[in-house]
Amino acid sequence: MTAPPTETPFPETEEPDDQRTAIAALGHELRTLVDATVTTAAPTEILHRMADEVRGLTGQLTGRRRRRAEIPAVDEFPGGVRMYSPVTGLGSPLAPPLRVAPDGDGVVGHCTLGIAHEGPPGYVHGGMSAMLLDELMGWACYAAKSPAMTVSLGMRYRRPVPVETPLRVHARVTGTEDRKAFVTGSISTEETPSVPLVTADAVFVSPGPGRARALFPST
Ligand SMILES: CCCCC/C=C\C/C=C\C/C=C\C/C=C\CCCC(=O)SCCNC(=O)CCNC(=O)[C@H](O)C(C)(C)COP(=O)(O)OP(=O)(O)OC[C@H]1O[C@@H](n2cnc3c(N)ncnc32)[C@H](O)[C@@H]1OP(=O)(O)O
Repeated sequence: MTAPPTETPFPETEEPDDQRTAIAALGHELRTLVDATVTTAAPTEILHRMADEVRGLTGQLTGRRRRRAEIPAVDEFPGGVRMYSPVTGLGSPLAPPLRVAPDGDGVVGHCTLGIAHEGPPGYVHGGMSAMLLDELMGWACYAAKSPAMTVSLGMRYRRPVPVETPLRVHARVTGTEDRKAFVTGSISTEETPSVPLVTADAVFVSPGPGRARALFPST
């Protein structure tokens, strides 16, 4: 379903798997850097030197910049690998990243959030919990064969979600009505999966074909 982009962002001789491995390696190092950045007590001069060095590194990421709405050649859309997703992307410094797998009639995600994703001290930012659940509920729709977009998302924060703690996210489609899917989700710790810390209810809608073409011209 994904049409190949007209220009590839890497040389034709490189296989996507090699490119994905390199993207994931850089993503991992960047996430480690982000964690070190938000937890360091390094003195001012080290921070200034780091800023200079990082600026120099950024200058090495040359070449054509991906256009808005262009699907990376290393990705499979919808529903497959998305290397730069802010939630699942192994190449994203923003992503935990969440690892997604089928689970009975739904989907399960595993991740550990760091201090970069903190809201209250020691606990996960509520917006991050919403992002994890929104993404996983999207995957639940895809797994139920109706790729769709969120049109409403209701969150209930029952207990704070600890950072630096393995988490389990779950989502499943509870019903459908034409292009609408009704989805529920929850976050718990891996240690105590029976105690939901956050629960969510959402409505997803599959765009009609004309709308989908207009929204995602690269597919
Ligand atoms: C090839 C296309 C596939 C597209 C799928 C896209 C991504 C999924 C891909 C892979 C899945 C894998 C991983 C998950 C990835 C991401 C998950 C994160 C999800 C997001 O982060 S996503 C971003 C935030 N999301 C938006 O940016 C949506 C903005 N939105 C719109 O772009 C339009 O809304 C649209 C296009 C969705 C539908 O537009 P449309 O024109 O096709 O449909 P229309 O408006 O006619 O609504 C149809 C029926 O839904 C009812 N309805 C509408 N709104 C409602 C509401 N709030 N509550 C209850 N019912 C509602 C209507 O009342 C009507 O119902 P009825 O027919 O009964 O009257």
